[in-house]
Amino acid sequence: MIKEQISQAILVSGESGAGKTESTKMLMQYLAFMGGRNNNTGERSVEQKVLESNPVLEAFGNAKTVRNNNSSRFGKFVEIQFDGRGRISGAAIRTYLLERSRVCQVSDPERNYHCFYMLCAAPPEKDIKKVKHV
Ligand SMILES: Nc1ncnc2c1ncn2[C@@H]1O[C@H](COP(=O)(O)OP(=O)(O)OP(=O)(O)O)[C@@H](O)[C@H]1O
Repeated sequence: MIKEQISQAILVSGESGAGKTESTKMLMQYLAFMGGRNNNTGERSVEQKVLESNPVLEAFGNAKTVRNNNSSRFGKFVEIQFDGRGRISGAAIRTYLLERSRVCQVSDPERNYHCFYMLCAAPPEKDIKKVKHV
């Protein structure tokens, strides 16, 4: 990228359960490691924020299917911007084509999106307050 001075793209494709999501996480970890900078300000870096977005996106867009217990039901375009020295300077994540029908209709043994089960399993508000005070 630095040598050619042009943007590069990596397309991760395969059938459901092939390992696209896990491979993409590894790719992002590698890019964050290579393009990360020392951050002594205590603020979260761009690369940290990108990596930390995965569990949030997966909660709303992943569900258990017959092929994969954590199947991504949406597409994701991750853009990572680098400065002239090859350091990560910004990032943008675009999602598209979420399988919206799953919200209303799920056939057994598949499940709805993880976020609904997380909400049901969440402790009552009074217990959350207790945890905060510890
Ligand atoms: N590198 C890996 N190491 C260990 N386990 C892996 C790896 N890649 C994939 N797996 C296993 O395979 C499962 C499916 O992988 P993943 O969710 O990445 O598939 P996918 O291609 O993104 O599927 P989908 O299209 O349904 O979202 C994971 O939950 C994990 O158990």
